[in-house]
Amino acid sequence: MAEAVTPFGTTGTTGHLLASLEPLLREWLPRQRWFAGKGRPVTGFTPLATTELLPGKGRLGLYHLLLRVHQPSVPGAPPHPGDCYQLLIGAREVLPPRLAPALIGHVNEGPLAGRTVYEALYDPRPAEVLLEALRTRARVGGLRFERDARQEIRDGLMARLMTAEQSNSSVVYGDTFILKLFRRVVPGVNPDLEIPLVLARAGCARVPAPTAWLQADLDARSYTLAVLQPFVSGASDGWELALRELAKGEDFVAEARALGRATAEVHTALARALPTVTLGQAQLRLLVDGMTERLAAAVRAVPALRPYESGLRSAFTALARLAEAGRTWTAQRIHGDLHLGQCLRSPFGQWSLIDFEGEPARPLAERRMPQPALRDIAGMLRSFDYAALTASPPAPRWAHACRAAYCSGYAEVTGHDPRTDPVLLRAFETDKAIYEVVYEARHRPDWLPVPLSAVRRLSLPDQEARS
Ligand SMILES: Nc1ncnc2c1ncn2[C@@H]1O[C@H](COP(=O)(O)OP(=O)(O)O)[C@@H](O)[C@H]1O
Ligand SMILES: O=P(O)(O)O[C@H]1O[C@H](CO)[C@@H](O[C@H]2O[C@H](CO)[C@@H](O)[C@H](O)[C@H]2O)[C@H](O)[C@H]1O
Repeated sequence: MAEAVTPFGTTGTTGHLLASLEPLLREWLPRQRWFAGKGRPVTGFTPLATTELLPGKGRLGLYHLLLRVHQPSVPGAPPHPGDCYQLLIGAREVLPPRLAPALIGHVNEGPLAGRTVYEALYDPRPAEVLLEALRTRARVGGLRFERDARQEIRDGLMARLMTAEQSNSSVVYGDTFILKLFRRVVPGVNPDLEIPLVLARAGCARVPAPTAWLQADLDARSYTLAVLQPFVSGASDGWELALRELAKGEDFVAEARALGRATAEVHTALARALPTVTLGQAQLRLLVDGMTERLAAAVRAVPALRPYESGLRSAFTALARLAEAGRTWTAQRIHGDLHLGQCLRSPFGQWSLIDFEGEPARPLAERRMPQPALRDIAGMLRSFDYAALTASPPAPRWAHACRAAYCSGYAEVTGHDPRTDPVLLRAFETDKAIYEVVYEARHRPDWLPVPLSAVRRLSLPDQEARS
């Protein structure tokens, strides 16, 4: 039987909570897929906010934590105050066996002494508390649960945590909604809320419209903590579909073309709804400098890049030369981390784009800056390459055909074929492949050969050899 809903509230116990959880969290946190500071020990925590959502003395306690996590700085990088993470901690006297994978540990002292604490999102009941709070637009401590007044949330929807490998955590309610909780949070509006809201208001149906969201107001700064949006039931993502077709020896050209069109529709809507700017020599210099610095940092982090360093840099110097010659580009708000896994196809064949957070490792201000739309296109082109290289046997021709079809689809909507801009496209593809090398070295070392193979290709000086 479901536990009774207790009104949301905060109590005096929260102040002591962290001290008793600290030893458990030190061990548990670095093991989480979404923990960005892997490879460096956790040396301590500072609580930014601790909010009791269900009382700790009840059968089920539920705490919302925003924690600054202290770690030694990355070698060579400036000192860092530590990332802030969002946690939902459940507390029970006995953890039922079905929640064993969620275990954080047993608490020996403090307000939860004798209780077992666990990752609460695994547990439908606490997840349903979040939905109820969004439905009723609850205010708890510094937490603000907001809802689009035009969208209703039915009560009684069953919650289940998504088990996919993710940078954040998502809970699906019935087959109706999906709630994404951001794990590493920074002050300011998250583009994963901002952009879908703008697109919804602009009438662009290529992105699920946010239904509700959770904000925290701390020290006069606002944080986006979670976004609820309609769940595209029965959808497959582009990555699964592409691998499925590859395994069957089928091409993916029609879908790649449709994806090109979907990307173009989103770009067109964003360029209309939000300001665009012209990137002249000074801005392009900053862009090139950023790419060059990321390359240098990547070579320090992954020495396997060193043999390709000067060839890769030539992609950036070619862009700098065009800028010096007076070439300009338009910049606009974009997706920022577009790849096949961010594209969902409904059972009716309609493509949507999701996850507008941008590359989570980049500073928020940078992720919210207008950028050439080609950056997204480069991300998708890399993704076709990824799919083809992870297939067995690798299928470079398949990737080539998809890349061409994607660009053609994009050109059908915008009138601009990305291939007519090869220098900027190569610079963005190179920047992305370097990002991927670092990403894979950190998160999935077995996958490192995939972006390294692109690095080899992109470092070649002449275009013929690269294609
Ligand atoms: N609106 C949606 N409908 C159906 N599935 C979704 C929806 N949004 C996200 N998903 C699923 O959740 C997964 C993770 O979502 P995503 O926003 O990419 O999170 P993360 O930033 O943690 O990677 C996606 O790969 C997709 O399978
Ligand atoms: O899922 P996120 O939005 O957090 O993105 C991160 O993880 C992605 C992998 O899950 C990573 O994408 C890379 O691998 C994909 C295949 O798994 C491939 O389709 C992409 O092209 C490739 O970049 C993404 O870079 C990273 O930010």
